[in-house]
Formats: sequence, structure tokens, C-alpha cells
Amino acid sequence: MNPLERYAPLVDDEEAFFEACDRPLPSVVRVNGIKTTVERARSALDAGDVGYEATDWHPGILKLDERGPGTTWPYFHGWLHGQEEVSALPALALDPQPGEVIWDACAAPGSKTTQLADLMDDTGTLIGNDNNLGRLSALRHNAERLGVSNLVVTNQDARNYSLKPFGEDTDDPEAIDAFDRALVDAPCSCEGTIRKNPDALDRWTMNHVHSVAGIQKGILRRAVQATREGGTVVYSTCTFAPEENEAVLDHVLGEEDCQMVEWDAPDGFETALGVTEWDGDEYDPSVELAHRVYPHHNDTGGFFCAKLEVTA
Ligand SMILES: C[S@@+](CC[C@H](N)C(=O)[O-])C[C@H]1O[C@@H](n2cnc3c(N)ncnc32)[C@H](O)[C@@H]1O
Repeated sequence: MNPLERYAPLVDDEEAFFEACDRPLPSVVRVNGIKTTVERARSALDAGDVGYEATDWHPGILKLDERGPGTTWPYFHGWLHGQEEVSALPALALDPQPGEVIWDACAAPGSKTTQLADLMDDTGTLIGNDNNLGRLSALRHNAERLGVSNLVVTNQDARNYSLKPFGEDTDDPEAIDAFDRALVDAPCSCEGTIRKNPDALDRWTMNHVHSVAGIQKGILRRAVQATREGGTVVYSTCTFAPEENEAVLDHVLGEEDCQMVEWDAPDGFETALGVTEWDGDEYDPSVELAHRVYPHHNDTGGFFCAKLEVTA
């Protein structure tokens, strides 16, 4: 059985959902404001005869007609970054401000990290962490090409992340309420990437869904603990499974001092509400404030994005 069939009861249009999951994903680029402007990037694409169209909801996110961005000179110069359209949502939800201290808990290969740097005007301190050293080299490469200079790279298991406060000699893990904001773009079962990678579900099992959900809970808890009171945490995945999405939020809302925050998806970008019941389980009603993105909604991959505020 196709694992995606379990989500048929959740979607508004079953036929459109399965049809979209079977179509290849459009090639999309994000304009990198650290190195250029939307106007200059568009002019460069025009000059290179690269066809594109702006997305309905963001002038700097462009759908290319055919070629991948890697063959164009604006890409080599770091004006453009190939980034799935829907994956631009979490950084916008996090809304990092220039000068802040931001933790990207699962950062490699860095699409969202470099977008965060752009939104911060490349100021403040951006800590890009990932537990996979090999993937961190891709993060460094992307950061260099895109001209990011506010980035510190760390290689830790985000579940046990420890950051000693500046100037203090302590191993107390509770001492890390240092971040203004944190992004948890969590490892997941990747169901929503089926359009990019048709093999994505070949090794899908319910056991994997449950085991990765345990990791997700640990990372999100750590992000809430490590963020200052009043700070923001965004949780995202590219999967549909409520076990990895709303159930993770429900768990962390019950264990840590935080609450769901209402966040409007950009105008022109369609999303569905978070689910509050699944497979006999009921979740905290506030998880409805999360956004589910199904592939047929905006011709993207599948996605999940939620915003939390740290309350103590
Ligand atoms: C969805 S990917 C992140 C994609 C990235 N945010 C981007 O936009 O390019 C999830 C990442 O989590 C990392 N990861 C898995 N378990 C982790 C853990 N316990 N601590 C930190 N990172 C972890 C994986 O190595 C992977 O790079």
C-alpha cells in the first residue's frame, strides 16, 4: 500500500492530492538579498534568457521554466539559491531580526540557514547546527557562495545541545536560555518530498515514523529550553504524518513552558489547519494553529510548519 493513502481522510481533495504527488516538482530559486536585489537577479535571468515566473506570494521566489539554477551564472555568483518553494516558509514564520541570536538546530545543507541570514541582514549571530558532519560541509559551502558572514557552525546532537554563556565556565545545560529565536527543521520520514525524490517512500515504515518522532520531540524540547522567555521557536517538517507533526507539538506543549502562536501564511499561499485528532489520539486544540501544506495546494512539496512562543 502507498503510505500516503493513510492521509486521504485529511485532505480536502483526494484526487488532486494524489495527482500532485505524482507530478515532478517545479525548479525554484530564492533571490539572495545579501548579494543582490530581486530586480537585479531578474534582469540577470532575463539577460541569460532563463525563463521564470514569480510565485504569487513572494517576489524573490521564482519558478524557473526549465533549467536548474546550477547552470546559470547568477547561481555561481551567489545571487540565487535553489530552494523548494514551500521550504521558504519556516524562516518567514520565525521572522528573525537583525542583530538577534538565532539557533538553527538542524541546519544542513543550509537553505533555511542562509535565508535566515538574509532576513537578519547578515548581522547578529546565527548558529547553524547539525549532527551530521558530512552535511555540514554543504552548509559551509552554501554559506560561502551566498556571502553569509554572521554564521557560526556547530556539530552537536541538538537534543543535548549545550552552549556555555559567554564568559561563564559552566556545564549546566539549563544555562542556555540564550537564543532570541530557534528553528527546528526536523529530520523526518520525508513523505512530502515524494515529488522531488520518487524513491522517498521505498523504505517507509511505521516504526521509522515512531522512532524519528522521538528524536523530533527531543530536539524541539531542547529548542524551547534554549530560547529566552518571549522568544520564538518554529517547528517544521516535510512530512504529513501527524505522529511527527501535531503529536510532537502536543508532547512539547505538555512538557515545556511554551504556547502555540497564530501565524498567517503569506497571502496567496494556501494551507490547511493542524489536525487535533488522529488514529484515536487527541491533541492540544491549539495545534490547529499549525499549517499543513499539501502538494496540490500551491504546486509544491508537502510540508508542516508551526510557531511557538516560549513563556518562561
Ligand atoms: C530536514 S533536514 C534539514 C534541512 C535544512 N534545514 C535546510 O533547510 O537545508 C534535517 C537535518 O537534521 C539533521 N539531524 C538529524 N538528527 C539530528 C540531531 N539529533 N541533532 C541535530 N541535527 C540532526 C540531519 O542531519 C539533517 O541535516
